[in-house]
Amino acid sequence: MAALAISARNLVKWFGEGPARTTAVDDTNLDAYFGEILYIVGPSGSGKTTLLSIVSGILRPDRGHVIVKGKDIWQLDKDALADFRLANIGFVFQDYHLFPRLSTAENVAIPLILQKHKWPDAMAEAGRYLEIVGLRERAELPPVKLSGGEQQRVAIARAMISQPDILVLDEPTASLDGDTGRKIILFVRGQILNAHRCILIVTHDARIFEYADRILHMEDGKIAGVEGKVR
Ligand SMILES: Nc1ncnc2c1ncn2[C@@H]1O[C@H](COP(=O)(O)OP(=O)(O)OP(=O)(O)O)[C@@H](O)[C@H]1O
Repeated sequence: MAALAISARNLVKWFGEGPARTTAVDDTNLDAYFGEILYIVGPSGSGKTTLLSIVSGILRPDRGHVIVKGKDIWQLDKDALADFRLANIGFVFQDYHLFPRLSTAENVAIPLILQKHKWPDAMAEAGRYLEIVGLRERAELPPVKLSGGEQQRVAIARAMISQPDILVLDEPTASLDGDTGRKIILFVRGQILNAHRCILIVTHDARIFEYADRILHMEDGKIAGVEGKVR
């Protein structure tokens, strides 16, 4: 049986107050294992991004616990949580969050700079990761000169450069055409996934459902069903 990467229990998240209060995540559990690609799917507003943000240490839940690699992450103080995230969880945002004034290579190097690596070492490593995602020759360009699929690969390289065991992608194919979206997911499956990694993906995109190991279906803040088997 595969080892647990993330185990979340009884998560609750509300937004707003009084009659305007929305329950975005409603007493929800989630287990994610090393060696799998786990999708979270469901209608708009069902709580997918909220759940993803809670289990990846970005958004504090109102109730419940999230254990990542054995650590109860929401019990850590702010600095310890930031360090834990930097070392263990790579996050690829829907709109990539690349810095327009930095070169592609500098964008990829950022996590290492934050971890206080020396600039030349960080840039050399960024070159290596750009090679892995097939964009070595684009290193000097600003991200605006790259296509959507290329920017997505830069964001993946940046998320992977500190070698996190857990990679989280929010709607990675939303702004890509079908063919590019499929290529990105096949790349993640072929080059990034291994037995010691866990990959979580929130998506609406039925064109890529076939590349999941398991699919969690969310409705109204709850997991309404699970497809697939733990490897
Ligand atoms: N920052 C926020 N402030 C107020 N309400 C929020 C906030 N973030 C999410 N919500 C509400 O929480 C619910 C769940 O939102 P969430 O973004 O998690 O859903 P989703 O399934 O990811 O939706 P989508 O597929 O449209 O991105 C929705 O009703 C949403 O309006």
